[in-house]
Amino acid sequence: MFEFTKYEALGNDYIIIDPNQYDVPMTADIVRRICDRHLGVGSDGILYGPFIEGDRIRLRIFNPDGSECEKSGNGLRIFARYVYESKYVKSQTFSIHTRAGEVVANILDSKEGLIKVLMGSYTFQSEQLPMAGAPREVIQEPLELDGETLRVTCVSVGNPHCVVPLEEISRDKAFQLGPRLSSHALFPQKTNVQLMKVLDSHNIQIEIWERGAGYTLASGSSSCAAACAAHRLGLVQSPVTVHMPGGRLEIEIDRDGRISMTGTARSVAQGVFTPEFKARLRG
Ligand SMILES: N[C@H](CCC[C@H](N)C(=O)O)C(=O)O
Repeated sequence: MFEFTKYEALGNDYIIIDPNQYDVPMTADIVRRICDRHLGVGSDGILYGPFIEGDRIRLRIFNPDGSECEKSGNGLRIFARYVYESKYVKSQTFSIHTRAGEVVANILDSKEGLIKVLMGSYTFQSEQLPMAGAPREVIQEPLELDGETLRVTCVSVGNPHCVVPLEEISRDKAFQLGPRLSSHALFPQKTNVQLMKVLDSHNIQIEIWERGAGYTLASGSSSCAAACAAHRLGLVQSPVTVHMPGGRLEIEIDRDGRISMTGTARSVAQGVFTPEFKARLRG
């Protein structure tokens, strides 16, 4: 019997702790210890589930800093694969309940780990992110950052995102702007950040700074958010391929304003914690 499973989706790695296999109270401190890349197993977050509630499957998602978030695109593809392969569901299409509501996962190719997730709707309304100030849609709004004025488009896809369209983007630029934007006073619950370069009418490239995680090689909800922002700004048409350092995702935005995301998720390890580490988890 395994106590944790590790997967990665385009280099965005998650550890699944399945409470039906190994139950441990998921405190912020325990999350931080497991996710620590030097002192723990190491990951960009924890997927804690499935919680089986009647015919509902519920998932809780944690960032490596111990905070709990509403949604994770890569996390949902990973979790969908786990739930399907662990035989919690029989159908290749099933719902998963997150803090941001219900999403529908569709296992397109179980061997290749290709999964599509209907991620739900999106909004640019400031109060939905949330974002300080009068209720408004945040579209190319000027934002002062240490004397520099950036134009930002902010979108919630269940979790908050701040998209910064730029001519040129880089990892260095993400390290430079990401932490300051992520914890900017405008965002009372902080935000995920994407630096976005539009390549053509169906392709964008992003660099990511995740709330509660920092720099990551890929992010599914970030891909959805950046595609929605580029779409709203009239820079792209659906479908949009989002290019990230860790790989690509296909995002579709339908006429009713619903997003779907298609991409892979791959397993890495199944493991048990040593008694010594478990003692440290229990503090
Ligand atoms: N890696 C995730 C994002 C996790 C979201 C989290 N960083 C937050 O909203 O706090 C993804 O693929 O969507």
